[in-house]
Amino acid sequence: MSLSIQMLGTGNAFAKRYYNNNALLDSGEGKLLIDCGTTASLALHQIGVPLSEIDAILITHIHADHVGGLEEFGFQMNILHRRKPVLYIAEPLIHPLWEHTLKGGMSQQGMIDKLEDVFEVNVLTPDKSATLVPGIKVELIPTRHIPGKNSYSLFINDRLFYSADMIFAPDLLHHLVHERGCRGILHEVQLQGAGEVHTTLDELLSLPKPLQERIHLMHYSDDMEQFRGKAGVMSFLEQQRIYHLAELEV
Ligand SMILES: Nc1ccn([C@@H]2O[C@@H]3COP(=O)(O)O[C@H]3[C@H]2O)c(=O)n1
Ligand SMILES: [Zn+2]
Ligand SMILES: [Zn+2]
Repeated sequence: MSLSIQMLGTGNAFAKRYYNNNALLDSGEGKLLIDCGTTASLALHQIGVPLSEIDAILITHIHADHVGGLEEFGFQMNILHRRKPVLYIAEPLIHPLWEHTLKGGMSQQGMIDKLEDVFEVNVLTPDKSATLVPGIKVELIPTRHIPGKNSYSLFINDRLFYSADMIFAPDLLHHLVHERGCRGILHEVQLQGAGEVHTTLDELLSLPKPLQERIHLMHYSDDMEQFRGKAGVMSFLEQQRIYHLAELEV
């Protein structure tokens, strides 16, 4: 069975019409959640997928729309299902995720004092691909987002690029398409204003056609509907719709 992708949400950090930009990948043999934002458990509930059916979670970077749901996920799995969720994460994110994000809510004297006490932590090495669940292979690609904060975009099954929040990186997109066989690009977009920490629609519109025709837009603001027809050949991903890999590729 081929890979399917369902965005739990397609909104940016401030969106109210759209849930957090988190994705559920299903290979038919396993389910991988890419990022677990504040709205992830509600979105999973709405699409009828229990947390216990998620085989692993992968984190791209530390912002609430990408990790804000981990406390609930961790507690539910440990308390209700008596097991630790599998968490894939780059080494530089472990300390800030625990010390600056989760420790306040999750620590418990004598019981929980580190990330490994509530998650089955698997460390990923950037630029080296690994099979995270059967049928889903991921390579972390470091990309720039916020100065001083590590962030990792993803190259999935050697064919699909999934951007973390990132500033425009045209050379990387060229390289992936022309030298690594990338056939589809799920890219975050900032529809208005200067792209200080994100990639703007105007920047993506400056790319040559072979790249634009592979791009599907996500992580957008509540006014997305006003931009339909203004994104050239690029399409907007719809939250909760199930896409089969072939629909996203050129
Ligand atoms: N230097 C910054 C830092 C943050 N932000 C906004 O806060 C959001 C955090 O989640 P995000 O999805 O990365 O989007 C960020 C910006 O909207 C921003 O616009 N500029
Ligand atoms: Zn974000
Ligand atoms: Zn971010």
